[in-house]
Amino acid sequence: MNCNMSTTFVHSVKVPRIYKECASTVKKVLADGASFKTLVFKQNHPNVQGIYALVSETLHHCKELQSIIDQTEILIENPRFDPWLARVLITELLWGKKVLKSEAKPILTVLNYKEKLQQALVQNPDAAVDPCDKRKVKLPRYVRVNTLLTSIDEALSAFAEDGWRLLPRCYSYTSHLKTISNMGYDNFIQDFHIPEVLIFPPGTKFHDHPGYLSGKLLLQDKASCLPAFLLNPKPNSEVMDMCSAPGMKTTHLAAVINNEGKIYAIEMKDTRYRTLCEFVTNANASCVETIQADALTISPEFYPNIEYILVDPSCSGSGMVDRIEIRKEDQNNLYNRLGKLQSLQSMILNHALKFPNAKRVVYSTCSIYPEENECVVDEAMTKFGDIYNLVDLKRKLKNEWISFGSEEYSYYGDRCLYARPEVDHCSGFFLAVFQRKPKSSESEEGLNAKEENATLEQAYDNHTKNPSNGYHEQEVQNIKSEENATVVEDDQSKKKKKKRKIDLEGTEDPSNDCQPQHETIVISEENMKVEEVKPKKKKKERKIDSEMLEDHEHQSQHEVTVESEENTNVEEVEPKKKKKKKEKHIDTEEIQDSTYKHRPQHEMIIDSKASLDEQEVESKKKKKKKDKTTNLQTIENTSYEHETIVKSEENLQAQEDEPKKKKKKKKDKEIDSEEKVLQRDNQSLHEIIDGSNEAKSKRKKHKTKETDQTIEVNEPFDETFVKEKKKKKKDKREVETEEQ
Ligand SMILES: C[S@@+](CC[C@H](N)C(=O)[O-])C[C@H]1O[C@@H](n2cnc3c(N)ncnc32)[C@H](O)[C@@H]1O
Repeated sequence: MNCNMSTTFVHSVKVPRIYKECASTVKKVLADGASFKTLVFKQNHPNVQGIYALVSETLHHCKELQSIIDQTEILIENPRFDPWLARVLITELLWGKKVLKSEAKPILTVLNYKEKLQQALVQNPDAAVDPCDKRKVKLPRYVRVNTLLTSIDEALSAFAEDGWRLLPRCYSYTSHLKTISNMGYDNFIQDFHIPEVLIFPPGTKFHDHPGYLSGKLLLQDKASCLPAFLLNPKPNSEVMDMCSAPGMKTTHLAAVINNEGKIYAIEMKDTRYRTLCEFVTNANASCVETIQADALTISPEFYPNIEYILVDPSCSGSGMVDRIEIRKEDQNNLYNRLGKLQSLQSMILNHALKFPNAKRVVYSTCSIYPEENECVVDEAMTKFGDIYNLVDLKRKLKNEWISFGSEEYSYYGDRCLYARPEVDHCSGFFLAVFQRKPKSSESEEGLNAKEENATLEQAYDNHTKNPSNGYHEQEVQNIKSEENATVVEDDQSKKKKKKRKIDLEGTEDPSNDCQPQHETIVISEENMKVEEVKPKKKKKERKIDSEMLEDHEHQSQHEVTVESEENTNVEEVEPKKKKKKKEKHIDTEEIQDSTYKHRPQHEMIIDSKASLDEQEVESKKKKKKKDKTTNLQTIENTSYEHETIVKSEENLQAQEDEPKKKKKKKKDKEIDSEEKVLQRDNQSLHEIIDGSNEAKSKRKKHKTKETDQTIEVNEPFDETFVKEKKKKKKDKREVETEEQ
């Protein structure tokens, strides 16, 4: 039966203008070969972004559309139906908003074919997911509102004015994720955790947007906004960003402290340093002082007032979407490269943890490899676990996060956060927060540290507050769990929260998953459009910059960026710079030695170590030794640059340990190394470094095997011992959790 025979059409109803414009653009692009971008931006339509999104979706599904149209015979049975409009409407129904709201004839025609179209889509071979494409997750477009140049409310209103529809905020992270995966082409939403981050449909272009050109809007992936959000420095404090170019996170930190205080932004590389300076200026981050230097040469004692430090070093970039598939020929090198990167990452993180007044240190990478993440954190905690706690981010985020690190690679793995593209709809990312421990006595410093714990807790509460939307369910939960909180909060803020709770109970409908439509949409008359500010630089130059600045090493949508990240990493470990680097590392050794000697806290830690259970210390040291062995193996295969690093590590160790223990350790290390080399000879390197699940599980097995063997070699392996060890580990974790 002809599907459209059963319906009486109302001929007077017009097709919405947006669909007509999209159809005309699609026709010009596909039939006449016109430039899609030029056409869209020439259009004098208030929702040019909406048109852009729907047209790109239609073009993207061009091949599937043709076979669906052929299969359903929609155009044969409706010969007067404009084929271009049909394509646009089918796209909207199958991949876009998934609804068509109008009584216009073409729309009713498509709706009549809905079932057939959906069936054809399922059967369509072109629509099947290419397994090789699974990592090419289509991420939404993230925009950070630069609150140093505009306000969140202003930005929301400006987008509403442009025809964007702000979706209501969700009550849980999971419903937020569901919402963003189903966003229509003209929808946007505020991020669940970070209110200054706005989320738009994938592919939304902002490069010509006046807000972007004026620096009010920055194209920064959510993952890359997590470090500043979780470091959460206080206004009027001193902050150091140790690896800062191009400055995405530096400028975000400046926005968090509202330009009140001081941020030292360190960058080693010349060209990247220049980009950093330019970016900081354009973003109006006036509290930032840029320093071109190797972070390892910055003496902690010269910066006694630094309280917050961000360590976001060069990494493999394996978390970046489109970049995760490693070319076969690169895989052999990856393992070596990871080893080198891990050494550098560890050195920078360990250096940061030596700053005498650092209260909170965030370590982050855009890598998904535990070698660059949990392993680095584990090593740092082995050295600095007496001064710092590793913040349990699951608890900090009140369970409103999904992926965490693995205990397989680190004693502290599950306290670290992972962002995973396929889960969190943002770039792959890793983050750990080190928080200086409160002193056992109620000294002033101890109180400060407690206050800091409270601040982080409070920060989360503040951030989950939507300035325009009121508070969502999460906050109500926070308030409810307030009595159980282990942190110190002043009475005043508690009272404030309670008042909010009363307000909320009176106004919200908890049965709704999402809140009612945002008010700022309604107040669009206020005409708070983002100012059309002339770009400071020529557009062409801007575009080149944008490739680099678009969250650079973390945002992967541009091939150029991807390449530059790889080059960066390669460059950093290139043998031709060995000589220079060797000198640098010798310097570093000196710095490390001296800072160790001169830091009073460290002496206190050594004292306090005495109170640790002897077995605990023993097992901790064995673990440390195991990790060091892994490092050593990697380094052995590479340049002498890394031999220097190892030497420097060993020097440090020598200062910390008694010579007797050192001797024993060295011997054990040798045995371990031999064991591992033998194992690795039998296992393909490809398997160890492959990001695939299969390889991961192999790697896991491999690790477990190593652990078992280590026990066999170094300790009498009996069950009681293992049980006791596990119990101790559990007890220690409980004590640490309480401390936090
Ligand atoms: C991952 S990128 C940082 C991205 C930056 N945080 C942002 O959000 O825009 C790492 C940067 O650290 C720099 N870097 C690497 N090692 C360094 C060191 N030892 N001292 C200073 N900068 C370093 C690299 O040149 C690179 O620009």
